[in-house]
Amino acid sequence: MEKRRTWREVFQNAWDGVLATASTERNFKVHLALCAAVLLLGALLQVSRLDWGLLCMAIGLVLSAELMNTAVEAAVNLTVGERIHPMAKKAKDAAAGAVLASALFAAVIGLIVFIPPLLRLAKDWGWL
Ligand SMILES: Nc1ncnc2c1ncn2[C@@H]1O[C@H](COP(=O)(O)OP(=O)(O)OP(=O)(O)O)[C@@H](O)[C@H]1O
Repeated sequence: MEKRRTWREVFQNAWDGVLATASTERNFKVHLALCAAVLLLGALLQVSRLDWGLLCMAIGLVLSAELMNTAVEAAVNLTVGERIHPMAKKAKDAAAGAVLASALFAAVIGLIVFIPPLLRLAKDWGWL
């Protein structure tokens, strides 16, 4: 019978997945950089606890979608190899669509959270 993994091994495998994706997937690196910028801006503008919650949800959603997209790509490539197949296209396009949907959601959250304090700042500095 297969040996049950320890919690440590479970987390280690999951972390390996994050690291492998971060080192190979350009889109994931871009999203990580954007997430860091969002966290920095949130700290600089001292957004509310509720806004932090929204930002964390958006970040979690985008990074999760990127990781799932990478998993789907790897699984499809493993299955079809070099062959072109309409179901491979469907799976990869749907996974890419999930990333797009999450990124659009995150962009809307970013606008809702950051526009009011940025407008206030612009008024305070006499730019508006
Ligand atoms: N085996 C295949 N059969 C049919 N269409 C495919 C196949 N592999 C990829 N495609 C099409 O090409 C697109 C790009 O696939 P690819 O594997 O290059 O991912 P990618 O866009 O490079 O992903 P990422 O940039 O996130 O690594 C897919 O969304 C799909 O439309």
